[in-house]
Amino acid sequence: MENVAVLGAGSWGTALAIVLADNGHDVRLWGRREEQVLEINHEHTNERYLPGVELPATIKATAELEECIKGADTIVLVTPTKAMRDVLGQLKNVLTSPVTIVHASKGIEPGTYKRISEIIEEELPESILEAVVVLSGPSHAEEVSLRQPTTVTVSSENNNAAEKIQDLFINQNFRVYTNPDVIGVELGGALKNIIALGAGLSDGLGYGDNAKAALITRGLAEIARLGTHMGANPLTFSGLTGIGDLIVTCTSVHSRNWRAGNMLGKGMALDDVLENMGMVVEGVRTTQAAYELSKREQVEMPITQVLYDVLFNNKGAKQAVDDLMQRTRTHEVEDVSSLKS
Ligand SMILES: NC(=O)C1=CN([C@@H]2O[C@H](COP(=O)(O)OP(=O)(O)OC[C@H]3O[C@@H](n4cnc5c(N)ncnc54)[C@H](OP(=O)(O)O)[C@@H]3O)[C@@H](O)[C@H]2O)C=CC1
Ligand SMILES: O=C(CO)COP(=O)(O)O
Repeated sequence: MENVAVLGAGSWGTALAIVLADNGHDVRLWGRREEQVLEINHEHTNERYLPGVELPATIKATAELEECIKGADTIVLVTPTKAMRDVLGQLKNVLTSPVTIVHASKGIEPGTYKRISEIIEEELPESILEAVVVLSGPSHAEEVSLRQPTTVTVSSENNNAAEKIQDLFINQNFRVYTNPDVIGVELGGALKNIIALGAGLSDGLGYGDNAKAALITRGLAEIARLGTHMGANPLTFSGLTGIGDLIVTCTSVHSRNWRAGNMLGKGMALDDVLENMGMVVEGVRTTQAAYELSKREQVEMPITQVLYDVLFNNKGAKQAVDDLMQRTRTHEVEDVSSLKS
């Protein structure tokens, strides 16, 4: 049994706390609102984020970060990407001994274009950072909290740490693989949210399965194009954290990104959509970051580009799809025109 601190008592942090508690670990969950902490400790529920789910009574919530991480061997970071630097700054002030940090969030930081593991390494001194491990894959909190079969991948530059975290989380409902390609695992998880916004938007416009299959397939092509350019292993994009997560996020009613895109497609304004969601929609900021990064790196990302225009330049949803359909004709497979037959 290990002492594990989970920072972020939203849907995903709470679902991961359930997996860890089911595995017999001593789990402390950090939430920033006292009434939520009391609800988790006394009612064993987190109704705002996982309605109807009964939490194991062994999960102890606290609003005190220092109390949460005291004696923890592993800290699991599950706050939205936007909050990462703030949370890491607070963590740095209370950490006294080296720990392994697992992060399960999915995003890229606008402006710096950093992946979350890079932000962690920037914010925490080497002396207290034993290892950084990424946990990602097709895994909606709503299903994990009901113990429905789920597969994820953990990735780290430190293979022993990845295997330790695989052991920590794996159980009969939650199967954990390892993959050493940190760049590919993080970029696949972050960039699929852009395409899920697009899939929701297409569904919201009333388009069918053909359009969605096209978005998933061509979406994967542009994720892999940017990802390999940034140093990822192309094979990672055909795995759980690539196509796997892309499928689940583009097709599930649980997806916040798909739901947000769906509302946009039906004509709702972005601000109203985000207010309506009440949960993080990572794809919005990630679209901004990926759009800017793709321009800097001169990597073609047509779906990201039109989504950026819909989100930030008032382009209409239907016009966005029309623009994609009317692009200059091209080959499906990269560099196919230069292949000799
Ligand atoms: N939900 C899912 O199924 C999955 C989510 N993820 C990823 O996990 C991450 C978290 O998502 P999810 O749990 O869904 O998000 P939610 O919107 O459900 O919850 C966000 C949580 O973060 C807390 N939070 C927000 N800002 C801060 C801050 N500045 N300091 C401390 N805590 C803060 C919120 O607290 P409060 O309630 O007080 O606002 C809340 O507990 C995202 O990157 C997402 O992409 C990955 C896989 C699956
Ligand atoms: O990453 C996820 C599932 O793997 C969750 O996606 P959403 O944030 O769109 O709900």
